[in-house]
Amino acid sequence: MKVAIASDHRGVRVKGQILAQLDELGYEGVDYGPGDDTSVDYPDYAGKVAKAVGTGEVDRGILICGTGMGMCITANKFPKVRAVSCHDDVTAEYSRRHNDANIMCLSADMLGDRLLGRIVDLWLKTEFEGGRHQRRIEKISDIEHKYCCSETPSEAGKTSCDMT
Ligand SMILES: O=C(CO)[C@H](O)[C@H](O)[C@H](O)COP(=O)(O)O
Repeated sequence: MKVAIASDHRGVRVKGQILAQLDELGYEGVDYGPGDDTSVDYPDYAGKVAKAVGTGEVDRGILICGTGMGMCITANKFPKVRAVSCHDDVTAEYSRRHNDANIMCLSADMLGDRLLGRIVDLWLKTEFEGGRHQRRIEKISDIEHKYCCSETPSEAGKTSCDMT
């Protein structure tokens, strides 16, 4: 599984830790930056990972900022992205089992290293249950198509979603 990862300045250390974990667990981590903890704007980095996930370039994404919230708000503007803010075992597990989340957003400021490691592992290995949850995912897609973004990057250029 190919996993894109990015952070803002507050999440750089945690990003490095998770990249090492991905390697250890046998996932292919792709680092979308930043390279150091100089202050940056989280939408710029959320956009890179959300685009990669939405276009299918990677299978999943992980985003880290101070709280995880700004990353999550931004990522969910992109077509085909189902980003969630995870802070414990339940949110990590059920965002996969019920929501088929393809991006996990984490708080660098509030979560300890051991908890982060555990919920990343859980989120990556938990499968989507399908069934009645598939119907609900399809309803999310319907809403996306009707009110938000076009499905392909070329069409998305005509909407408010920045796919560049
Ligand atoms: O965006 C956030 C909240 O969702 C993150 O916590 C950011 O990391 C934070 O806003 C950055 O703030 P800073 O004062 O510029 O470090």
